[in-house]
Amino acid sequence: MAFRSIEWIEDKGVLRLIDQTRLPDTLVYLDLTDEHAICDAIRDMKVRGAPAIGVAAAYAIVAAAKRSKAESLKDLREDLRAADNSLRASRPTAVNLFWALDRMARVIGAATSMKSLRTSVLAEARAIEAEDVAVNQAISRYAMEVVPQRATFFHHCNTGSLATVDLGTALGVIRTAHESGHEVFAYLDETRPRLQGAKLSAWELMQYGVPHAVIVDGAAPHIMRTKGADLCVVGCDRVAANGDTANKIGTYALALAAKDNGVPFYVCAPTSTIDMTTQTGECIEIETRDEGEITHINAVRVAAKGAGVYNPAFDVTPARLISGIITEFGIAKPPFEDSLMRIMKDKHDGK
Ligand SMILES: CSC[C@H]1O[C@H](OP(=O)(O)O)[C@H](O)[C@@H]1O
Repeated sequence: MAFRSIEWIEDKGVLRLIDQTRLPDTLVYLDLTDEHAICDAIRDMKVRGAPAIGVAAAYAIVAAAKRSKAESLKDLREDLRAADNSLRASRPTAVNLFWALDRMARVIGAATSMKSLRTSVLAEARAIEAEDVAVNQAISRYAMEVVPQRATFFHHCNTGSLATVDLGTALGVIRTAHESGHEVFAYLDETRPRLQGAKLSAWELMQYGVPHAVIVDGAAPHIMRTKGADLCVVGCDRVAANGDTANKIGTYALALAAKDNGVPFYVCAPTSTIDMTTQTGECIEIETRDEGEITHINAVRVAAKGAGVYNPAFDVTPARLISGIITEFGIAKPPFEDSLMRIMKDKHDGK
């Protein structure tokens, strides 16, 4: 079943999103017409996944421009600056959110009239959306260089069509390998506490008919050692200039297991997720989320009432544990300071 996690419907001025908090039981679409509702959907993870968050934020600016009652370019810009500020405060770790909003801000600043501003923000959002589709396809193409004919993967969280606009990053690689004739099996970390693996990645792979097994996060090292694996593929929320990578909590543990078992560990990273202004992973802000995500599952308490809780939503995998960073411009290999610089230069030079 084909589906799009995000769709802008211009004639209605609506951003149509799959409400990911309702999956896998029900496929519910939300039609959002204002930036506040889109901001809330990002914060509440109704739309989630670094690339998807960036695209949603871009269309939130389009929605704000469409709704604004401003009567001057100056006032319209003020309205959009307020929307920008709210969106930037929605979630701190995924750099795609800020990358997309920076692109929208440049377009807003360059506009010479209210009409041209509204036209250009829509064009820029559509460009960001189209770029995500093309980037995901390129990542999958390059990834096939490191995927054997018979491939057992380990995967963490959700990085598929739900986390992006179309194919996905790491889960897109697994899907592409399957659909291009590789013999694929994927172990999917359930990914506590939000269970993106059990709820979303399993749902996606069932749509595509990819053989898989959902596993407890803590079981990955044991299964890797006893059953074997060919590679780990994960997504990312921010890649620092030295290759340290922030991703969903539990990624670091999977990388440690991969290193201990001699399994290649690949990060699938659109260059929009590479942040060359952040030197190392130590500088990446890690989002902490509500304790209820840990104490309850589907609104049922599972932790002792009154227990202390700490809920970091991401962790940083040191570059030394990463075999390669698969981008739309090729696979960066260690030392990442040099290879990422080359890839970002290729992007800048339009290669
Ligand atoms: C395509 S990579 C998406 C990336 O975002 C996820 O985080 P969240 O579910 O909190 O938005 C996770 O870290 C994925 O790897």
